[in-house]
Amino acid sequence: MTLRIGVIGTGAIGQEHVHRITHSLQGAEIVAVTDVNKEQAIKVVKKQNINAKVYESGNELIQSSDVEAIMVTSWGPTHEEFVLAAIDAGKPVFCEKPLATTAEGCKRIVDAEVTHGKQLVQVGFMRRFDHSYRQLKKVIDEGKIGDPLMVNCAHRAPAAPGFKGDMALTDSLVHEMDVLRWLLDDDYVSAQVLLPRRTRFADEGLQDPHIMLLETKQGIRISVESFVNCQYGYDIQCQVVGETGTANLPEPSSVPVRSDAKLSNEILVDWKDRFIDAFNVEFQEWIDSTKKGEVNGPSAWDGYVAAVTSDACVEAKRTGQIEPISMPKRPAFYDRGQKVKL
Ligand SMILES: NC(=O)C1=CN([C@@H]2O[C@H](COP(=O)(O)OP(=O)(O)OC[C@H]3O[C@@H](n4cnc5c(N)ncnc54)[C@H](O)[C@@H]3O)[C@@H](O)[C@H]2O)C=CC1
Ligand SMILES: O=C1[C@@H](O)[C@H](O)[C@@H](O)[C@H](O)[C@H]1O
Repeated sequence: MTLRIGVIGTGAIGQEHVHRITHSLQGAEIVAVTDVNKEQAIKVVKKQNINAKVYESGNELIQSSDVEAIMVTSWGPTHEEFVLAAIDAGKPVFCEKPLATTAEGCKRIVDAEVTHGKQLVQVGFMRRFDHSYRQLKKVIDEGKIGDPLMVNCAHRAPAAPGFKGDMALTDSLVHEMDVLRWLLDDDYVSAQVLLPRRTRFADEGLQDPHIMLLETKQGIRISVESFVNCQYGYDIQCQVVGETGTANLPEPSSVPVRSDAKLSNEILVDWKDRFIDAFNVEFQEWIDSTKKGEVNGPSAWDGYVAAVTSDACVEAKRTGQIEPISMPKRPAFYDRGQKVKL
């Protein structure tokens, strides 16, 4: 059986996902697309040579009996409406991050899904599908470094065109907010944001870099540097310090070159290349789980927790204080953990 997917939003990442589902992955086809920029949706259908109908609106696409599962890759502020409509129609929905732009919006989605009575929503936190993060998790889970005590991370990008306001926290660091609680199997209790000396390469009025400090329920202290105009490359670092050892996120593989009296390795410059395999695994697992009627990836609850955490970080940046993070108890509905394959 081939899963019939409808895509809402055929911009940058929508086109990437359409391409991978059509040309790299198994078991699904794109049968419907829509975009407020209809011309673009038509172009994507032609360029990617897919047999998909172009719909006038996301809601029309969701209602179509040709569409079995929905992929939401439109702008963040539109996600809540489409995810709620998919739940209302009883259809599985993959939503790129953020699940909604406010914690209240995410909570409305959680409430709607719980009322519906069956999990339908998966959120696009692709790092949980990255082989190197999965290897790191295995080392921690097997107790090879003892209990984790501290985590030191960096999220660096060469430049951040189009970044406004607090996007370094809400758009970029949200990946660490999700992946670190998954890695540690823990939740956050407080956040603090420190503002180092500003780089001259940041757009006017924008702070860069930031340091985000999180504390977990188990007392693990996390420090994440966000530096989105670092010039030199796209560089994701993570080191977990445990009671008996440390474990580092492996570097992406690259050929060590000895030349000109130098030993060098290339550094990637684009998140699309760094996480290309993770996106492929994420979507193959989503397709396979959806066909079994299951959700095994990041849930609506995880999307909600990320939004609560990023709200706390935005507030912590504003106040300069340590801000508490408190969440209602997770509904038992979300108890099944994510299955991790290596
Ligand atoms: N997981 C990841 O690493 C990444 C996730 N994202 C997320 O994916 C989403 C899309 O990002 P991009 O593709 O970079 O943006 P984009 O601006 O390139 O594309 C978004 C598309 O959505 C369309 N759109 C907006 N409102 C719509 C509506 N009401 N109905 C139908 N179409 C609508 C726009 O016309 C545009 O074509 C964002 O939420 C972003 O945060 C983006 C990049 C990486
Ligand atoms: O989601 C993403 C982008 O939106 C964001 O701008 C980048 O910083 C992230 O690394 C990437 O994964």
